[in-house]
Amino acid sequence: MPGRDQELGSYYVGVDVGTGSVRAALVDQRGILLAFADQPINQWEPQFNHHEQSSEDIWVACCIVTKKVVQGIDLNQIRGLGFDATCSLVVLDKQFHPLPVNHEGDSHRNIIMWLDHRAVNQVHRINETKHSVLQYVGGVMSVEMQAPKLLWLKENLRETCWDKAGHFFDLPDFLSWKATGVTARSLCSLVCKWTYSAEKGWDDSFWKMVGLEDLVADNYSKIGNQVLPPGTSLGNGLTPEAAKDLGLPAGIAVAASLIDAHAGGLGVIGADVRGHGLACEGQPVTSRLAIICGTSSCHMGISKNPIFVPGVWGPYFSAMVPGFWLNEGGQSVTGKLIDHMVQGHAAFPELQAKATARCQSIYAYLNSHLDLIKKTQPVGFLTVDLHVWPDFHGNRSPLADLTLKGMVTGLKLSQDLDDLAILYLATVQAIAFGTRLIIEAMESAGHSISTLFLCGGLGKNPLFVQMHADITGMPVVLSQEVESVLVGAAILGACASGDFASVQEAMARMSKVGKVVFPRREDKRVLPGNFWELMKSTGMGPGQVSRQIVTEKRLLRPSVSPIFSGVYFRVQKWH
Ligand SMILES: Nc1ncnc2c1ncn2[C@@H]1O[C@H](COP(=O)(O)OP(=O)(O)O)[C@@H](O)[C@H]1O
Ligand SMILES: O=C(CO)[C@H](O)[C@H](O)COP(=O)(O)O
Repeated sequence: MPGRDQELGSYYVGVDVGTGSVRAALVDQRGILLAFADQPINQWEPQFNHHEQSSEDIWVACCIVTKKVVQGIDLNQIRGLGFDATCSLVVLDKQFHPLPVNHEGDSHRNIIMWLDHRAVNQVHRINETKHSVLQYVGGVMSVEMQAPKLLWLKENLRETCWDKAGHFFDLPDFLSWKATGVTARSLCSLVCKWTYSAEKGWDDSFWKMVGLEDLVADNYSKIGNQVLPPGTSLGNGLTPEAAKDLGLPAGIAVAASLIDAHAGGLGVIGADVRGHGLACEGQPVTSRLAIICGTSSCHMGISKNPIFVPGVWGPYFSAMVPGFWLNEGGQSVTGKLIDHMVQGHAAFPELQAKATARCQSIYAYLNSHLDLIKKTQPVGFLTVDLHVWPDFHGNRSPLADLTLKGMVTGLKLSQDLDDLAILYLATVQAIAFGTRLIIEAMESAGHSISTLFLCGGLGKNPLFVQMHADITGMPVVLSQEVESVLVGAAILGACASGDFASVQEAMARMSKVGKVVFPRREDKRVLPGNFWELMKSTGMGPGQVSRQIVTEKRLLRPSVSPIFSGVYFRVQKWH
C-alpha cells in the first residue's frame, strides 16, 4: 500500500541521456508524466567510426532539463532522482577532470560513445582469447563494449590519456557519481558492458589475458569495486553542489543507475495487461519482450534461469529486473539508419519542403504519402521488388558480425518522392525483419515470447510499430506514457526514496498499457516477396547467409546519391 507521503503527491525526477539529446521528466507515483523537457547534446565524429561526446556538455544539459521540469512545484514533494544513459565510456583523471579520447588532445571530448567502432583490432584480439567471460556476451564481445575501447586507449593514447586516467565510468554511473560523489557502479552497467559477474565479481584472468592487467591494480579502483543493484540509494543522496546545478533539493535520494535500454525495459515490461486480449495475460513476465527503439534498437528478454543465445548479449543476472536473467538482442542503427536513408536521398529536399508546408514531421508525411501511392493494395506490397539489408553499422545480433555492411537491391533510374517513400518503407521493414531474426534466435535457445512491449522515439512512428507487428506476427504494446524510458528512470528514483519496497512493485504501479497494435494477417501474403523471406525460402538460416558481391561487368555503379550503391548479390550456402 502506498505510504502517507504518496497521498500528498510524491514526485520523482527521471533523467534519460540518449544519443541525440538529454530528457527529463517529473513523474508521480502512478507513473504519470507531469512535466517533460529535452535538450540536444553535441556529438563529434572526428573520423569514420569515431563517435565522441563531452561529459561536461551532458551534465549542463541535465541541469537545464531538470530545472525546467520542476518549475512551479513544491520541491519538498520530490522524493527521488534516477538516471539512465547510453553505455558510453567516460574518461576522467585522478582529480575527476576530463581527459581526451582523441588524437587531437581535446579533453572536452572525453567520451567514447556506445556506437563508436574504433576498437575493431582490439575486440578481434579479445575474442581470439575465447575467455570464459565471453559466453556471457553471446559468445562474441561487441566492439561497442568497454574492454576493447579501454585497450584502444592504452595502445593509442598512452601518454595523453591512459597514464593520466584515474576513473573510467559508464555514462549512467558518471551521472550518479556527479549527483552524489559516490563512485559506486551499477550492477547493470558493469555486468552488461564490463564483464563483471553478479556472483563472482571481476575475473582477474580476463583483464590480464587481454592486456589490461593494470586495471586489476588497487582492487579495480579505476573501473569500480563497489557495485550496487539499480535503484539502490547512493550515499547521502544529492550533494549540495549537484542540487544547486540541477535545481533540486539537496539530500533527496539518488538511485544507482541503469543503461538506457534497461530503463526502457523497466518502464514498459511490468504493465498490467488485463482486458487487452493479449496472449501474455496470465503468462509469466518472461513471455514479454521489451524493444527500446531509438537511434538503435535493443531487444530485452528475461528468464528465471540463464539462457545462452549465440550472438545475443547475456545472459546477465539482475541487470534489468532484479532476480531475473536478461538477454539483450540489438540492432546498432535503426532510427539512425532510417534518418540516414531518408536524409541522403535525392528527393529529401522536396520531402522537407512538402512536410514543412503541411506542418508535419517528415515521417508523418512519408507515412501519408505511402497511403496515397499504395492505392488498393496493402502498403507492404509496395516493396515487393525493393529490399534493404540493414547492417550499415555491422550486425549486433544475432549474427554478431561488425564487418557486415548494408545493401539495397531493386533500385531504378528514378529518384523521386515515390522512390524515397518506398525506400523508407523497405528500410522500416528490414529493421522489423531484423527483430524477427533476433526473436527466432532467442526462441531457438529457449525463450518463449508472445508479446512485444515497444518504446523509444521510433514508437512514435505508427508505420514502424505496425510493421513490427505484421512481420513478427506478435501484438505490440505501447505504453500510456510515450516517454517510457523516463518512467524507467523515475522508477529508480522511486525505489531509492523507499516509497516502494522493490523495483517489481514500482514497475507494476508505474507502467501502464496505452495502445495495442495487432498484426494485420491479411498483409502477410505480400511479405514472402520480401528479400528476407527470399533468403529464408532458400533454406538459409541467418548465420548461413553470405553475400557475394558480383565483380563481373554487371556490377552497378553507385547511383547518383552516394549512399546508394546498386549491387548485385548472390545468396549462396556457406561452404
Ligand atoms: N515523432 C517521431 N516520428 C518518427 N520518428 C521519430 C519521432 N521522434 C523521434 N523519432 C526517431 O527516433 C529516433 C530517436 O529516438 P530517441 O529515443 O530520441 O533516440 P535516443 O534515445 O537514441 O537519443 C530518431 O531516429 C528519430 O528520427
Ligand atoms: O548498447 C546500448 C544499450 O545496451 C546503447 O546504450 C543503446 O544501443 C543506445 O541507445 P539509443 O539507441 O537509445 O541511443
